[in-house]
Amino acid sequence: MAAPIDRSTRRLIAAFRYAFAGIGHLVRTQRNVQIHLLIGAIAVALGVTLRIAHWEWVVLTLTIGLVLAAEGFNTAIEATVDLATRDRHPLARIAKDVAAGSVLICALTAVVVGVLIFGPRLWALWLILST
Ligand SMILES: Nc1ncnc2c1ncn2[C@@H]1O[C@H](COP(=O)(O)OP(=O)(O)OP(=O)(O)O)[C@@H](O)[C@H]1O
Repeated sequence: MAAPIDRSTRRLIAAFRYAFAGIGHLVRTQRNVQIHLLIGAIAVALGVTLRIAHWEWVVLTLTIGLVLAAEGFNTAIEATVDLATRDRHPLARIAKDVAAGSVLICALTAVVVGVLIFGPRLWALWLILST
């Protein structure tokens, strides 16, 4: 007979279930997250095709995770603000604008990383194909 699962293990499993439910909500409801996932998938496909180096995979993985996590925090902040007030309030505006600005910083960082990793290779490929 299998050993019963203790209380703390059950709590841990529940915590993972809630976290995955949060990720599911993000992916289902946030268009930007769907776009970031698509761009991330294209970057991974490019990385495989262009055989990027191990350290470049590390940077790419961190960058994709950073952007998706930033979208998650942004969505959580928006929901929290909307829960706190439906009225227009300068602090609500600051919270939402700063959260959105933080996502933009992460997305721009991802663009720079993408250009640094893929730019030279794509440029070299373009030169070969255009001659
Ligand atoms: N309660 C509020 N008080 C003041 N300004 C607000 C408030 N709610 C939203 N805003 C302003 O409107 C902008 C858009 O807010 P909104 O809640 O529509 O988010 P969003 O960026 O459209 O995200 P999403 O489309 O994911 O809901 C905010 O960045 C902020 O400038």
